[in-house]
Amino acid sequence: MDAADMGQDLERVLLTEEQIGTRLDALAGEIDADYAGRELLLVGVLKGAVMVMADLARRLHCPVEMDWMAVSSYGAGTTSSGVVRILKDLDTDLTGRHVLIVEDIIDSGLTLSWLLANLRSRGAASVEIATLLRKPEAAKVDVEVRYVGFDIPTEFVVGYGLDYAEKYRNLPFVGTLAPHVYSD
Ligand SMILES: O=P(O)(O)OC[C@H]1O[C@H](OP(=O)(O)OP(=O)(O)O)[C@H](O)[C@@H]1O
Ligand code: HPA
Ligand SMILES: [Mg+2]
Repeated sequence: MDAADMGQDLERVLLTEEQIGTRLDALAGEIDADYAGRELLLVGVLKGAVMVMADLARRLHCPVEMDWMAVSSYGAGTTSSGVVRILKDLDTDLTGRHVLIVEDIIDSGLTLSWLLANLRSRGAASVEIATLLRKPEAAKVDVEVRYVGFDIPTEFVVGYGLDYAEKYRNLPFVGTLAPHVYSD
């Protein structure tokens, strides 16, 4: 697929590259202030969080380490089962660490609520969440989130790490897909 095809697949841009960057500047400022004097372990959730992890981490001035987890919650279906499997665990021992989970999106909340409980059981000094996007009206469980980039409507979004059938992750903005993409 080339850039022109990709353009035809999009319905509208929800958040521009500039809006995302401005919001990440603000979130990084809050995180720097909140974690002043402490060392932070950023935990990115593969694959969706790759872009936000890279762009948020580069805006932080406090000392950080970065680690990654891969989990599977959607199985073969399109809705989250709530049953989460670890596909790749952390390399880091969390004992005594200040952990910030970095996510692209909280939709039903099932992935994050499971992950939060899992990481909190590992003896960390603190575990908080930063997510670029949240869909408040899609929540099936309440998840306590410290840093939220944008609350968005209950629509399927792609770009900036988020995929539809593994495509569109490389778009620098967040947008919605045209209906023909789903029906093709
Ligand atoms: O709040 P929820 O309804 O649980 O959905 C959010 C999760 O789903 C997506 O990941 P996905 O499992 O599709 O994998 P990916 O990051 O590799 O795209 C997204 O990146 C979040 O991790
Ligand atoms: O809106 C979404 N887009 C892409 N991936 C997702 N995973 C949960 N919600 C979404
Ligand atoms: Mg994900």
